[in-house]
Amino acid sequence: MITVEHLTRRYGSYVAVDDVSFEVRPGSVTGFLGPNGAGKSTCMRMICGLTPPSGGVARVLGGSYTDLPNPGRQVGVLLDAAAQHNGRTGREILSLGAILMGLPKSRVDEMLHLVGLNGDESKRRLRDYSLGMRQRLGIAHALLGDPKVLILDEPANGLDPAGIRWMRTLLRGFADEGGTVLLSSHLLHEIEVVADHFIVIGRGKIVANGPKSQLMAAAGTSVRSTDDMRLAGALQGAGFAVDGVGGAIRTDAEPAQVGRIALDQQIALIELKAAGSAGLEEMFLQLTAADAREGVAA
Ligand SMILES: Nc1ncnc2c1ncn2[C@@H]1O[C@H](COP(=O)(O)OP(=O)(O)OP(=O)(O)O)[C@@H](O)[C@H]1O
Repeated sequence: MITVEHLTRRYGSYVAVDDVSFEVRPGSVTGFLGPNGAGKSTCMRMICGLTPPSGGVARVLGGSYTDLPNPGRQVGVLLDAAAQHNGRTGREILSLGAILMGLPKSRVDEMLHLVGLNGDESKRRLRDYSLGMRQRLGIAHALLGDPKVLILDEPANGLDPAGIRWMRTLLRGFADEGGTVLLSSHLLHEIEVVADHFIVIGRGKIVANGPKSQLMAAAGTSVRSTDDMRLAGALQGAGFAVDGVGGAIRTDAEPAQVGRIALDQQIALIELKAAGSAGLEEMFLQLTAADAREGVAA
């Protein structure tokens, strides 16, 4: 369990994380989403005791991360895959971790095998690793102590499609066995398959927090018809919000309500479906629009 209460971080007059509160529960994969610079990494660094908060508290497994006697055995952290000594080999990095955590040497081979770094690769120095190999090593390091909680900042960064699929299976399995996973990304589609709960941050503030199913439902309905203008007007007339998405109308009405209004208006429907992840992405873009650089440019 991770609990964050009124967490705030200021840099001079700039508020990078602004009174943020949330919980990450065991048995779930929580996707921490937000555009570049929204405050995800700063939050995660505060949870792990690497950045002191200006206000508020973060607890992991009931207490402060820095008070954990052997943190690697309880919390696996991957914040920056490059934050290891470049001159050490992958095997040496894991072996040092194993010594620090009091783990048998065999655990290093187990983890290298788990993340798919073969014998040759494990003997190369970190400076010669590809980005994806660094991420795999970082994941191995996070899992080394068989922790109950995982805190991973953009772990899919640099992984190939097979690697992303492998990581999703691994994280889902970890959560299904009762583990707690906090996983950040700036891309919804990267984590929507694996996450069952989303926390969305924009400009340092939480703008959405809920189970994926609930947020999907809130993303509304997508509809195309032979007369979109008239249908949009009829939906608005009935009190529903209407928005254009990629050639289709998106509305907060249920599909059945849209169908009934179209029937009343004698408008033929070409497509009618729950807006799903495209709707969710659109919703997130709107919720974080104040922070989106493209929005600012526009
Ligand atoms: N040490 C620092 N000094 C000044 N500003 C900082 C510092 N660390 C972070 N910030 C600022 O805080 C804001 C949040 O940064 P953060 O790295 O948490 O964002 P993020 O959501 O993780 O972004 P990304 O998806 O790009 O990694 C940014 O505007 C960043 O410039």
